[in-house]
Amino acid sequence: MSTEATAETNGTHGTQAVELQGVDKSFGSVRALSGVDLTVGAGEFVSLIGPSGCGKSTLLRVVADLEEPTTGTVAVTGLTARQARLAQRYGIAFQQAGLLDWRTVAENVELPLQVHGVGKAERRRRAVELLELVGLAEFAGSRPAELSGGMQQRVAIARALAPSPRLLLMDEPFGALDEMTRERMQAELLRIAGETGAAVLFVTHSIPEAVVLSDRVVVMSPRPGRITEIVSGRRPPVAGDDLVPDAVEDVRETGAFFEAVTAVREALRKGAATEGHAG
Ligand SMILES: Nc1ncnc2c1ncn2[C@@H]1O[C@H](COP(=O)(O)OP(=O)(O)OP(=O)(O)O)[C@@H](O)[C@H]1O
Repeated sequence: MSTEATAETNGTHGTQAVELQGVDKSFGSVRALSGVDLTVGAGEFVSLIGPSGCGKSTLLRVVADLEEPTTGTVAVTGLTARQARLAQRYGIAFQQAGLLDWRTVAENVELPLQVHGVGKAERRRRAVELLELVGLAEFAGSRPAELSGGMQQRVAIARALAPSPRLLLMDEPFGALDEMTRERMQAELLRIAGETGAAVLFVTHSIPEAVVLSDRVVVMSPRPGRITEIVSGRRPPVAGDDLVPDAVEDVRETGAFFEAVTAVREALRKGAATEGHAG
C-alpha cells in the first residue's frame, strides 16, 4: 500500500504536472479529503476512483484552483494552482460538455483563446487544427445542438486543449455516453493524450475504464477521501491513429487487464471495509 508519488513519466521528463502534499479539505464540519499526497508526472495518465462522495471531484477542483485546500500544498506544472489557472496550464472537461448553444462548434473551441486575447485569425487556425485532432473538422460551422452527445464531448475536449495545456482535468467526461461511444472516446482520448503529450487526471466510476486508460489508478477510501492504494494501469502504447482502437481492444482481452481490474476492485472493497465515515 503506497501513497508515494513516483516521478516516473510516460517517457517524458520535466516538471511534474501535479504535486499535492498533505492536502485536507473540509466544507464546514464535512471533511471531504484527508492527507492526500499525489504526484502526476509530465505526460502521465492518472485516474481517481472511489465510492460516491469520497472527494474525487473536490480533489480535481483543488488542482484546478476552484477550491482552496484547508491545509496542504498544491503545485500544478511547477506553479501554484492560481498561477497555473491564470496561465491556462490545464484544460478541464466535465460530464456535461457545457458548450454554448449560440456559438458555432469552432467558436466554442476558440473561447479560452478569446478570453486570453488571442487574435481572430490565430484562434480560428487553432480551432481548425483541434477539430481535426478530434475528427470534427467538417462540423466547425455547426451548432452544438446539431451534434450527438459523443461529438459534443469531443468538442469539449478540443476546447480544453485549445491553450495547449500540459494537463487535462477530466471529471467523468464519458459518464453520460452509451457503452460503444464511451469505448470509442476512450481510444480517442488516448490518441490525443499521446499526440499532445498532455498529462491527464481523470475521475471515473468505471474500473475497466480506469485500467485501460491509465498509467496508474489511484484508489480512494470513503469520505474523508484518502488514497488507500495505487494500482498500475494498462494504458496501451500509442503508435499511430489507426492503431489505437485496436490497441485498446487488445488490452481489454489480456490477462493483465483482468488482473488489474481485480486489484482495483479488491482495493475498493478493502478501503470500504476499513475506513469509517467521518465528518
Ligand atoms: N461546495 C461544497 N459545499 C459543501 N460540501 C461539499 C461541497 N463540495 C463537495 N462537498 C461534499 O464533499 C464530499 C465530497 O464530494 P465530491 O463531489 O468531491 O465527491 P465525489 O467523490 O466526486 O462524488 P461522486 O462520485 O458522487 O461524484 C461530499 O460529502 C460532498 O457533499
